[in-house]
Amino acid sequence: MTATLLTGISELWTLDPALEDPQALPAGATEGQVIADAALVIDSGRIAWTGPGAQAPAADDQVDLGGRAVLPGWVDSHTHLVFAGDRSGEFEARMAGESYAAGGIAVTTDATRAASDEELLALLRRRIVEAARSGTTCLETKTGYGLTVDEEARAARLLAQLHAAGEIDEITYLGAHLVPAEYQGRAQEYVDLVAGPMLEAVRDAAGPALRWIDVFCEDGVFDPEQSARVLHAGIEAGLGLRVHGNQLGRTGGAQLACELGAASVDHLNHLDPSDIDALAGTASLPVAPGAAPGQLSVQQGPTVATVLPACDLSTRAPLAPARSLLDAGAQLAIASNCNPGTSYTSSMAFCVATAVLQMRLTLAEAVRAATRGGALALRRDDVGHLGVGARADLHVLDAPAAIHLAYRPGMPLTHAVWRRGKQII
Ligand SMILES: N=CN[C@@H](CCC(=O)O)C(=O)O
Ligand SMILES: [Zn+2]
Repeated sequence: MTATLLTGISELWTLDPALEDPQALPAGATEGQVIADAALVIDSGRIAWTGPGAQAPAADDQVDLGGRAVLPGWVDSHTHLVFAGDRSGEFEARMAGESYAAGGIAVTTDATRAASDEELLALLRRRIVEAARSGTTCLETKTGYGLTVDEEARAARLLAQLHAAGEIDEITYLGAHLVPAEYQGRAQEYVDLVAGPMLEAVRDAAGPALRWIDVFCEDGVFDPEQSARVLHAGIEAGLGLRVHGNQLGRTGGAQLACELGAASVDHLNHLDPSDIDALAGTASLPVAPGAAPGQLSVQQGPTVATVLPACDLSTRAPLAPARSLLDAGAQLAIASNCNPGTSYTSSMAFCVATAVLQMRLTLAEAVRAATRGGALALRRDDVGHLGVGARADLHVLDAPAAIHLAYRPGMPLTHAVWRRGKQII
């Protein structure tokens, strides 16, 4: 393998965990984690060296980035990319005053069931490229628009194919996204299916690439008891837990996630102080090595509070209290929640700008939440930072400083992207 030296970096956001006080509360970048006038060496797909440009070692190749800022690629820890069709009509009605209701999931489920494998794969690939074009280099995505044993297994199989090709990083089983029409009035039977034969079929289809199980814990969808049943089945299967919680009301998802040691609870539009305290109370739970290099154990660690700023805007929901969560000491992640119902964007740059402009995070806090925060929410330590040994996932901005992400919102600020050491944009 050849080593490549990148020079001309005006600001290098390494967010290097090795430079962090493990006792310190999670916050913005700390000293040493942003290097001015920097250089970086990539070797064998990994970061081999970072430091001041004046001290850069020799390498086989050299690329001058012309005074641009470099960040770790975004880690998008929450997307729903396996879908066909769109719901622009529902979105328009919402902008005219309708509220979001979970029932729209059934519309996408019908369209997804009707699409061929080839169509779904082509849609997935297009969405992955779209995400990469705005700097995303690590992606989680979910099943959840199949909602039968065969359709959930099909989604898992397609995702495993992309996982094997290195195009996505994490796969989540979300059979508990909605009780489908065929099971109306028989929710408990559907929960039994999700926790039993459907889970088995999805595990068989995805193989070891499947690490996560998720549930939409909300009034009218799955209540905390039903959600717990699904999540316990996931634990027995060796999967890590994720929860869609407290999106439409204060309906127990955040507390359940903390109680069961979920890696993340996402949405969080309706929290009271005791929910925030519960999340903060998990912040310093220790992590442990996982099954493969770069992975941490799915069973141990904080329950990350994942906020979804684009979704909050698109559903006109009260913004998740990211500022209060950080102030209380919770671990925070920002994700896109790209899906056709509530957040049809994969732009993490847009989410970061919104977190700064509307949720009152500092730029450093928002960048960290969209990189290291996402990695922790996926219980990984190989992405979300540019410390030596990390995956060489780089986001080069067409700007001299990362603050431009919020200062120039909506502008196409992604200049180049490296994923696993290869330039893809
Ligand atoms: N809230 C649940 N699931 C998705 C929305 C799915 C849809 O409406 O299609 C979300 O995370 O927002
Ligand atoms: Zn979601």
